[in-house]
Amino acid sequence: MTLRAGLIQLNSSDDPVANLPRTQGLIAQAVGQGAKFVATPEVTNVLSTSRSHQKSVLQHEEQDQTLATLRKQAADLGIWLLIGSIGLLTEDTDGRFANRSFLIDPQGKIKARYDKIHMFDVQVTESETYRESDGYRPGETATLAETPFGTVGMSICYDMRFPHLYRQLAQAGATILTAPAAFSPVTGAAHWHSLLRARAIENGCFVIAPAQTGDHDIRKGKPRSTYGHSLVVDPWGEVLLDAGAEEGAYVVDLDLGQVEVARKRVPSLSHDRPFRLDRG
Ligand SMILES: O=C(O)CNC(=O)[C@H](CS)NC(=O)CCC(=O)C(=O)O
Repeated sequence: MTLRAGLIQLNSSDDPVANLPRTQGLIAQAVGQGAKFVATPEVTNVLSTSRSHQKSVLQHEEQDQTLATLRKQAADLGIWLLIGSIGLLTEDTDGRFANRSFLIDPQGKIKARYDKIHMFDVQVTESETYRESDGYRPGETATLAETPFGTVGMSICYDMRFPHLYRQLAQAGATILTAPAAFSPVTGAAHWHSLLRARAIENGCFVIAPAQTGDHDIRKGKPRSTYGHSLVVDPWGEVLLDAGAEEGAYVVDLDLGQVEVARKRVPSLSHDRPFRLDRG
């Protein structure tokens, strides 16, 4: 079985009202090119560097216009849609947001939701520091969802540096791993392709990683750039799609039988063994 997948590479601003029609247009383009499963990047609704701005524009899940509109679009087009993530207000007393990924079915229903587990609290260079956990409350639940084209294991961005998450997802049946991202340009150039190819190879899974790209239009807060290079990797580790730097809709055909082929050639997923740690 072949699945035509669409990846939406975005250059989101910090204005959710401006971002939404662009995103809808690119989803329609991918579907116009035959995509049956479309995936968008992390923070599809708002890419912001200001907590106070986020507080003023983010919504609770029930009120969020990006979620409601894209659910309707998925239903109208009859497609599966991974909304890489939406920044949302939560009920938390500490006021932290959720960085939440949604898998939407062709009826527009929410099939699965996943809150990013690992927070990007990292000093990337002397002048570039991220403190994701200041604004976001980390999730505590790994998430799988059944689709007609396989079992999808969900993750977001920085999660891709934690291989045991994907191991568990693959051991539990995942054949497609999603890793929507807003990667930093510095770490992206150094690590992006290697991390994603490794996750695909070691688990015998397709990896689908739609990304934010370019210099973002940030009205409130510090400027921000992201790495782009939305990627699709097959279970043997071959890069089937690298979107480069431009915003756009990209489609690629996945031969789903390749999961079984790769796992037959190198069955490492079934060779995990317990071991002790000896400090000598
Ligand atoms: O804060 C937002 O608006 C949305 N979230 C992000 O952009 C997150 C946290 S700052 N980015 C990453 O996880 C990049 C990881 C990365 O670049 C790496 O692992 O090297």
